[in-house]
Amino acid sequence: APDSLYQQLGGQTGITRIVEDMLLRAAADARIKQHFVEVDIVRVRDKLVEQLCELSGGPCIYSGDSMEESHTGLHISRSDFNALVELLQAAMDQQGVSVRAQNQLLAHLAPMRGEIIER
Ligand code: HEM
Repeated sequence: APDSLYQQLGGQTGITRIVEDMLLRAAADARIKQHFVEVDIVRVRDKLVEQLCELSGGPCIYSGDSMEESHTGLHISRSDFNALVELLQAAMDQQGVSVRAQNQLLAHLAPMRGEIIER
């Protein structure tokens, strides 16, 4: 549907741009960049695109690890989580996504917080 969240994020192209922009911002952000130093960033990008595509109603099936598996041992704090959400919002602004659609996506991510945050 043209008004689906997936379409509002710009479909596959839009979601890919949003994820890449967010990861570039993360790699440059003093608050959280240390988390991304020794990471297969291409894999993280691909899995994240797949996950956001599926979550927003697009034609994808997430094939990555669970949020608990992929974040255990990374010691991600509440403020790390909030920092990444802020960068995701900036990336969606950059991509021209409406605040309403942004909040819809964030509402899908919020329940994952408990599996990602460690302390
Ligand atoms: C709702 C928020 C988040 C979502 C949806 C998310 C999603 C993902 C996904 C899909 C992967 C790849 C899983 C795989 O390899 O199969 C991943 C890995 C990773 N995430 Fe997140 N993530 C979130 C929050 C965060 C935060 C806040 C940080 C740190 C600031 C973070 C750091 C990482 C790192 C470092 C990896 C790679 C781990 C490895 O080396 O395998 N994530 N995340």
